[in-house]
Amino acid sequence: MGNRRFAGLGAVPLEWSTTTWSEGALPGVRLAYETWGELSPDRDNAVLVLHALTGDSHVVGAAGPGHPTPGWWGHLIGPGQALDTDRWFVVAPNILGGCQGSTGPASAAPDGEPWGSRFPRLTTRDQVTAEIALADVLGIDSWALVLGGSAGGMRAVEWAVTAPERVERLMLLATTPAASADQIAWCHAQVRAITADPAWAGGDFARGAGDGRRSGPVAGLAVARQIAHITYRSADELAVRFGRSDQAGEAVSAGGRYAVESYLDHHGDKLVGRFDAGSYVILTDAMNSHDVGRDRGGIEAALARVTARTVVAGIGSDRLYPVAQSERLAAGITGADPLVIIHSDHGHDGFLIEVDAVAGLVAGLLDEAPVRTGRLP
Ligand SMILES: CC(=O)SCCNC(=O)CCNC(=O)[C@H](O)C(C)(C)COP(=O)(O)OP(=O)(O)OC[C@H]1O[C@@H](n2cnc3c(N)ncnc32)[C@H](O)[C@@H]1OP(=O)(O)O
Ligand SMILES: N[C@@H](CCO)C(=O)O
Repeated sequence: MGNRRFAGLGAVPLEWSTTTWSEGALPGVRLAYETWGELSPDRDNAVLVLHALTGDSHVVGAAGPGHPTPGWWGHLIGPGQALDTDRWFVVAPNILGGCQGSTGPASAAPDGEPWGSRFPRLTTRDQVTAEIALADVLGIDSWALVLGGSAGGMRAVEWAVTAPERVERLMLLATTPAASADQIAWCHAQVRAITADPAWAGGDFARGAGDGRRSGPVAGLAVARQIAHITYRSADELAVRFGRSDQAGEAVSAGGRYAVESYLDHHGDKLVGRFDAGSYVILTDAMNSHDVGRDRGGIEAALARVTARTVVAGIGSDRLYPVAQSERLAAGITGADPLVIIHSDHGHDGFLIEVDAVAGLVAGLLDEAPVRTGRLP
């Protein structure tokens, strides 16, 4: 089991936003993070794991206090595992804007009330700015490896572009150099589902017990998750698993649900039990902001800054983050191996489900010397 801690980072400067209390910065920022293993005396064995949209700092381990759900990357971390804790010090922060310990819309603003609608817009770069501040607090000048999938991969590539000298190796899974119109469109429908729920109350809904779970626009959040979950899985998988079957114990002809409808209802209902709708909106907007090339002369110019030895992997059946986006990352990063395609029936969520494939890539990358390539900016 890892150790969950909190780091107070003070005010974090933001790209686009101002707040009532501190112009251009978010005050009183705290990041929750979990660690495994020990930082070596020369501080050269640190690995940063970055979670996706609704993930958290609990990469591996059982559910328990502070961790309502078990780890989302199974056996990736531990003695003898790909991220071998006898050798590596692994750090996993909860994302800025999230709701699993880090500062987000459900957190208290300086006046003691929840931020709610006053929480500022964030960009992927703001989230990485906070993670850089966390690395400074931990005394980690350079990561042996930074890895993440989906929104975690967005932050990972942003890290490697923003602070190339601090990223020796990089792994990008099922992600993109910039959110596409298609991805923004899917996110838009999800956000509209939440904000159209009358219980949204402009983002200032009453939050239960400080964390907002199962309070506020739960119907809208559940629909948002259902829309998202369809994009996370492949049409072929849904056809094979559910086909046109009725849900067990229900008959469609008598007003019951198809099995696939029941499956989506289940995933929507599960998310509202563990996630704040305000965080969902803020994090989705941050994903939409993602463009490593913004104000850097475009995507290729930005990727040319990366000096890390890099592995990029896409999921063949991913309809949300098509492999062409991964191909562009691999082509643009000087130190990248040829693109890896992970074969999975599961679509985008394959980066979570195909843990053995991910573990193999991680072990291989860590075995390689972190030869620096390309140019420092
Ligand atoms: C990197 C990150 O941090 S991302 C965070 C990842 N975690 C999450 O997203 C949590 C939500 N879970 C998921 O999205 C997925 O379950 C994954 C990706 C984690 C795992 O996928 P899989 O193992 O393929 O699970 P799958 O999608 O089949 O869902 C299984 C669930 O659906 C339920 N289910 C399956 N069929 C049906 C049905 N016909 N009707 C109702 N429920 C159903 C199962 O009972 C099971 O429920 P449980 O999760 O409460 O035990
Ligand atoms: N199931 C993942 C997919 C997003 O990439 C999540 O909820 O974070």
